[in-house]
Amino acid sequence: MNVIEVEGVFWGPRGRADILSDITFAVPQGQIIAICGANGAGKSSLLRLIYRHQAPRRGTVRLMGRDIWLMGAPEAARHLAAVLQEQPTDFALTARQIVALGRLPHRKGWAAGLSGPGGEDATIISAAIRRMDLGAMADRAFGTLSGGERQRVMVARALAQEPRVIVLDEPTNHLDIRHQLELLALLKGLGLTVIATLHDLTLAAEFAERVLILREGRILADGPPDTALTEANLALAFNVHARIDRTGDAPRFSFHL
Ligand SMILES: Nc1ncnc2c1ncn2[C@@H]1O[C@H](COP(=O)(O)OP(=O)(O)OP(=O)(O)O)[C@@H](O)[C@H]1O
Repeated sequence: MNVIEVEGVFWGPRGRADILSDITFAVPQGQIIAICGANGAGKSSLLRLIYRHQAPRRGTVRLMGRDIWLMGAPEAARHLAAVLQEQPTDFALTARQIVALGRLPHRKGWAAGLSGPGGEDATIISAAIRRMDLGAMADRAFGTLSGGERQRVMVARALAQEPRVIVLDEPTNHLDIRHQLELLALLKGLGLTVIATLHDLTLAAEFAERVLILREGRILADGPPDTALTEANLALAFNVHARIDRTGDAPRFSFHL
């Protein structure tokens, strides 16, 4: 079954030309997909359509087979969690309270507030905190955490949401190499559908089963890393000369102008 279907989608800001054009792809349950492309290619815009933040100008985005705009935000959030680059502004909340926000879509009454998540919720929240190795800082104010620690809190919040799909915008930003590898390994091991934008092509090649390359708001390539991440596609997508050394275990990318 496809958990996400993006069909014939166009999007642009109000009163402006299209930024995304004719985007069609479907993501089966459990697939790990990386979205790559140059700055301004439309990666974050595409993610915003998938996590129901903005509606397509034309075309449809379906989540679990249903038009995402025919379901309410809480219902969408029970299926799909997003980890974004913009982080919450409520820096006074503790890490644990931010993770607890992930339970809101599951509570009766959408605005149930922060007070006292009940037994099952507390267990899920603690598990997410443990999984992201945040135990030592769970009761600290979010604003006092480092960029990488905050990023892990945001992933823990997404896990607490118990979604089928996690959408992440540049999840490895702010993370040191070990935490990058740990996060991607963890995401792979969840058994969930994962859609992530990644600038690092080596990480994309290693992490994703499928790579979708955007160029000027259109899909330039869509396939397994070896097929999508070719020298010709990278030259087109990034406007650089690309060399790929495939003699080792993992492809090595080098670029020049
Ligand atoms: N609300 C908006 N109003 C005007 N322009 C927008 C808006 N949202 C996005 N854009 C423009 O659309 C283009 C695509 O932006 P987007 O953030 O999707 O690119 P991206 O591939 O994620 O880039 P980056 O790698 O730099 O994060 C950019 O030129 C951006 O300036």
